[in-house]
Amino acid sequence: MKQVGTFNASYGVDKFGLKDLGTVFYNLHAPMLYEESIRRNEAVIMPGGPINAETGIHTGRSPKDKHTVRDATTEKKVWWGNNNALTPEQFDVLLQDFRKHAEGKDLFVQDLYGGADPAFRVKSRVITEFAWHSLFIRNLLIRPDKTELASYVPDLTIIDLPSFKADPKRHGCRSETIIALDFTRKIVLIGGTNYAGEMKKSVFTWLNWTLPEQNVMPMHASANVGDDGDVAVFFGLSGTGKTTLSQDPNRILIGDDEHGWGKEGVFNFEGGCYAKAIRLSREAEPEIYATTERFGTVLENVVFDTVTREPDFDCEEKTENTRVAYPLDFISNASRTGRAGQPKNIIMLTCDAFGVLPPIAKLDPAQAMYHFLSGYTAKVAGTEKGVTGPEATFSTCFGHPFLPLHPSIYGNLLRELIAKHSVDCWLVNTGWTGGKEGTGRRMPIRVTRRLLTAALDGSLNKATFRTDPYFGLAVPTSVPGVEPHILEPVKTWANKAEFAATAKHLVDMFRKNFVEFESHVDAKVRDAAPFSRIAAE
Ligand SMILES: Nc1ncnc2c1ncn2[C@@H]1O[C@H](COP(=O)(O)OP(=O)(O)O)[C@@H](O)[C@H]1O
Ligand SMILES: C=C(OP(=O)(O)O)C(=O)O
Ligand SMILES: [Mn+2]
Repeated sequence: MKQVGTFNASYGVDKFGLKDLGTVFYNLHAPMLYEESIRRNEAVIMPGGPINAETGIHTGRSPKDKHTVRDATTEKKVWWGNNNALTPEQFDVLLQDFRKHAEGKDLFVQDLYGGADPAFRVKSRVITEFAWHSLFIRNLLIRPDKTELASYVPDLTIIDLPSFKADPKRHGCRSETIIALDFTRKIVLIGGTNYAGEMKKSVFTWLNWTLPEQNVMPMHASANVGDDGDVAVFFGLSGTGKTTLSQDPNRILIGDDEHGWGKEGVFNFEGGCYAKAIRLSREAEPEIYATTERFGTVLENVVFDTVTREPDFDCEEKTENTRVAYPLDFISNASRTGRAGQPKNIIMLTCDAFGVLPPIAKLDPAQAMYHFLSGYTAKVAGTEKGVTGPEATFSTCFGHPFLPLHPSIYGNLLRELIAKHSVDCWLVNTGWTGGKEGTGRRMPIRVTRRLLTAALDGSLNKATFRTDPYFGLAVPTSVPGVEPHILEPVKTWANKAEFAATAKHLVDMFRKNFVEFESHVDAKVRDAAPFSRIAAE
């Protein structure tokens, strides 16, 4: 077996039971990964230097194909209501089949860290079939230096073989695609999908499993920090604006997607960003745009001219979910350490395609918990097959696909931290205004940014607030630089009766969704539900 690159020679992939391989490439940097991915026809080079890969049928994550091994350790701890189980025997067969499938192949290994805080990091060795996947995960996670690599022994091993096809009968899964996590053996197996995001979200899932026990809150959230050291955390589901809004020219970016919050403050799990490329605009998002024109960036499913290779970011022919993955140091105002102090503000982002939620509202601690456990956003028509109008999604803790433990565990951790550090919480709607999707328009980024600036600099706390009649939230009546009517959704709708009906419909969906959490929270949080608060007042 030929081994190339820098690594701990006494800890090769043979330790993982991989044998009869072709060449194993360890910790290659971008130049050699470019050469290998071009040689293998995995990707093309784009103007300015990024590579661009196509992922075929899987252009997003496959949450339904994610499985967790149910054994004596996980049995009592995992939230099985949310996680598909595999038996240890099924996992064993799968692991053997992965090893067999790897035989004769060249493999790429990256020895990385998940977690900028050394006390809480997971040493994640990611073994991939594709050179471009190796560059992707190298961009996304934290890269140890050369001396650290010499003694690197992984805590967690991820093996990602897109050409592997799972067999539901043999492996206990659902389709040819599988993401199997064995928390006890510290192994993740990814097969039957080319979507690179599965790898990074597996590390996130691992940290969601291990950190609560150490009193660290794992968060599906972006984060940035102001000149005064004031940290802002932005929770939100996919497409709500975590990446876009954490990138703020006046603040230092900590990270765009996954963070931990412990005694010492907030820390990034990652060392890179994974931004959406669809309709990416040089004017609205100059820093992110600039990463698409340089060597080392990985583009996913971006449509381009076959001769000039010019990208067409407006084209969603392959998918809405086109992506750009780059290391944090491609952003000029990004943190070098990935660590910062205690949050002063928490923003819960939602993309309300019903156009009912106000563009910003202040949340009291009980309302913050209610909205955290609800995890509301809406899917827009067209992003998934069969979605023709806005569709409500409730994903608890703003990330149910990544939660091995019951939401109440994360909820309680967050609640204590918010109380301890007197954090101000806000709900921000980056979705529709002036009507629901179809009639209205998306909230201008300029407006959202203006509202966030006012929240983060403390000035919004001094505003006059009205109470939203449906959600019971405190909504500012005026914010400098923002047209006042946009702060009151009903005023932006031409048809007031339709607004009332749509608002009521959304309230009903919130209430129905929260039923499963009612027994896990106290009366204050239950009373933070839309409408019930109004009845109580
Ligand atoms: N008001 C707004 N706030 C945030 N993003 C917006 C807004 N209007 C449009 N967008 C677009 O919505 C998308 C938000 O996606 P992104 O920031 O990648 O979300 P996430 O990181 O939470 O998945 C981007 O494509 C952005 O350009
Ligand atoms: C990487 C992802 O995260 P987000 O869309 O939240 O940026 C994803 O959902 O695959
Ligand atoms: Mn993002």
